[in-house]
Amino acid sequence: MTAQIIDGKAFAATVREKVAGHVARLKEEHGITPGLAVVLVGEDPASQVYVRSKGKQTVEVGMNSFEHKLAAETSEADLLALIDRLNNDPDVHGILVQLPLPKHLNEDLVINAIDPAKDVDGFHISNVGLLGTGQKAMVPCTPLGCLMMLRDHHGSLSGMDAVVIGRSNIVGKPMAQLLLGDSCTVTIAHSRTKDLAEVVRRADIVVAAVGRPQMVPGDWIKPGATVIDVGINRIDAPEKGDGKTRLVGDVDFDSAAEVAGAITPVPGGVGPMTIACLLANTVTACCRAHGLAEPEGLTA
Ligand SMILES: NC(=O)C1=CN([C@@H]2O[C@H](COP(=O)(O)OP(=O)(O)OC[C@H]3O[C@@H](n4cnc5c(N)ncnc54)[C@H](OP(=O)(O)O)[C@@H]3O)[C@@H](O)[C@H]2O)C=CC1
Ligand SMILES: Nc1nc(=O)c2c([nH]1)NC[C@@H]1CN(c3ccc(C(=O)N[C@@H](CCC(=O)O)C(=O)O)cc3)C=[N+]21
Repeated sequence: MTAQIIDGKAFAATVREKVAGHVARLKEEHGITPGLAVVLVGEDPASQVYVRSKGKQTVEVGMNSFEHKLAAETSEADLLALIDRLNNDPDVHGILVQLPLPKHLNEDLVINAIDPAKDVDGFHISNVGLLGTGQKAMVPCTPLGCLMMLRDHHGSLSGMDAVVIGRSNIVGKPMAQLLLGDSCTVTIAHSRTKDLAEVVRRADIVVAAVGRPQMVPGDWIKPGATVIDVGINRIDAPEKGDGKTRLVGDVDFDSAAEVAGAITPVPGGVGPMTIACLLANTVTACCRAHGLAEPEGLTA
């Protein structure tokens, strides 16, 4: 059996189209342009690539993009002062502080300083609590993108056995909450899980968010299962030439695609959906801020 490839890149394009439609209506009917502020502290090259890509796509769907690049040695007080300004700026509907932050900055403190209504990453404790209690929240972009692809592929997820590998606050835990919300039976696995292979073999849905290149082999996958690969790992690719690299996921794609029913590729799977959901969350935040009906199909 060969798995169906879930094309995150194409799906993301349809999400962006919907977002662009809502943005156009907000402008026409209400004279409002949604705005997203992205804050990058330091010069991490991978982060710079993501931030550039977010800014470009924000403008492409008709929204305002405000980029704030701060030096790696920026003080916590200066960063908090910027967040305070963005919280109070009516043209800014979404605020994203790119993670990880340099070591001297307290991530929890910084994230919880963001106005929860503008927290388009869904990392603020209020949004985490709202999601955990099934109330209307800003939902983290990566898990939201995964959920959209799963719903699109399966329709209802009710009663399915889901295994999430990884328990980070930004991917694993919110992913598990969303799957639970859709009535899956959810297992969260992590580095201390005993016999991970056996745990994964039970799953109708596997979400891998570990950060270890190709660690999930095909023989861990139940035949016909749906595999969502969140991992983004850069590895050496000597076959492409000296010093070249390539991106791979946390799943060994070739062997997993032999057994799975459906699988997301890396690149072109979860990554593009993450950015599309960031744009979706920004429109949602903008609508909520103005007391307008929120876009359908773009939220959890
Ligand atoms: N596509 C996208 O848009 C995004 C992709 N990513 C990618 O997703 C991956 C995960 O990111 P993130 O959640 O931030 O990573 P973290 O490093 O924060 O978390 C990794 C998790 O994996 C668990 N883990 C580590 N080793 C093992 C193991 N051998 N077996 C089982 N579990 C293990 C850890 O367990 P423990 O808690 O016990 O340490 C931890 O819970 C990365 O590759 C990252 O680049 C991240 C965000 C967005
Ligand atoms: N506050 C915050 N929010 C985030 O959402 C956040 C963050 N910090 N820090 C870093 C991680 C990582 N992340 C990715 C987004 C898009 C791709 C993406 O589009 N990837 C492309 C490939 C890109 C490439 O070629 O490098 C793909 O998978 O096809 C990847 C990773 C968001 N993150």
